[in-house]
Amino acid sequence: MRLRFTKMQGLGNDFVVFDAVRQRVDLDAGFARRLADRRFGVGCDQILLVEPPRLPETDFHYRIFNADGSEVEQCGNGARCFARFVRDQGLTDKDEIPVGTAAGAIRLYLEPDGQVRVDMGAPEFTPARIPFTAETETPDATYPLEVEGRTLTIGALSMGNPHAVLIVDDVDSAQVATLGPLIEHHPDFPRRVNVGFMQILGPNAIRLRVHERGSGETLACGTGACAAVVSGRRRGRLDERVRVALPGGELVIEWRGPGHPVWMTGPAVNVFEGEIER
Ligand SMILES: N[C@@H](CCC[C@H](N)C(=O)O)C(=O)O
Repeated sequence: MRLRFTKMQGLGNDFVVFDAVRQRVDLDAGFARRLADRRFGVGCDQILLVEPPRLPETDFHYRIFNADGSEVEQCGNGARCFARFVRDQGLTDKDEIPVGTAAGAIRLYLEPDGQVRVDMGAPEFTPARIPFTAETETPDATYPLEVEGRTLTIGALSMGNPHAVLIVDDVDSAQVATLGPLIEHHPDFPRRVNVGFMQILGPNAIRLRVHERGSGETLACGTGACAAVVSGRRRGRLDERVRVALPGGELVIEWRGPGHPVWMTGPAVNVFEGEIER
């Protein structure tokens, strides 16, 4: 069976996107890994499946698979690509699109300048809901984490998916390749975790690299950018509107504070269309 797909990217975080509204797509972990393989497949960080709605008051459902084949709850750059995809493929003519994910419903807005603005929902800090092993929630949502004999300070929260955020002096020399996988698989994160390394430039600007659960370091992580700004604000270091410079480009993240949704604005780009044998 031949399946049509679109290759997309948001700040270099790249996706294979399937229209599973108009074609049947049986995606299992093995096929997801083959698609994501940069030598034997198409190559991508995540695979997105666009499906008919499952939640009330949504127009679509979209599912997210990491390069290792694991299905996950949320993806920020993927959300922006999803919005561009459903418009470009003629699946909707709306500029405001409510969509369901495994983490719940989110709302996306296609802006006149081509950017996509997303209401990512409110962050979750309750340790059991991240999920993260801690006796109680701390006032600034930071925790000590023992990693190979060192005690690191991490911010822990969920943006629908789990995130740990470290503050570093210089993101270029941060130990992303070594600490990233160790924290991803730390026993205190029973469903693994995405790991952000944040350099604070000032109250309105950070630099960020993210080791993503199930995909390794990517050029950008949308939920990682939201998590970093939220954690920076909980630590009293950031203002309400922050420019986040990632290796693949820039996002603007806005968050008023606990109980409020996080807003993410950035680009979503079509790269090419293709067909692959299932
Ligand atoms: N690249 C994404 C996040 C994708 C999922 C993540 N790796 C996870 O396992 O939770 C983004 O832009 O948010």
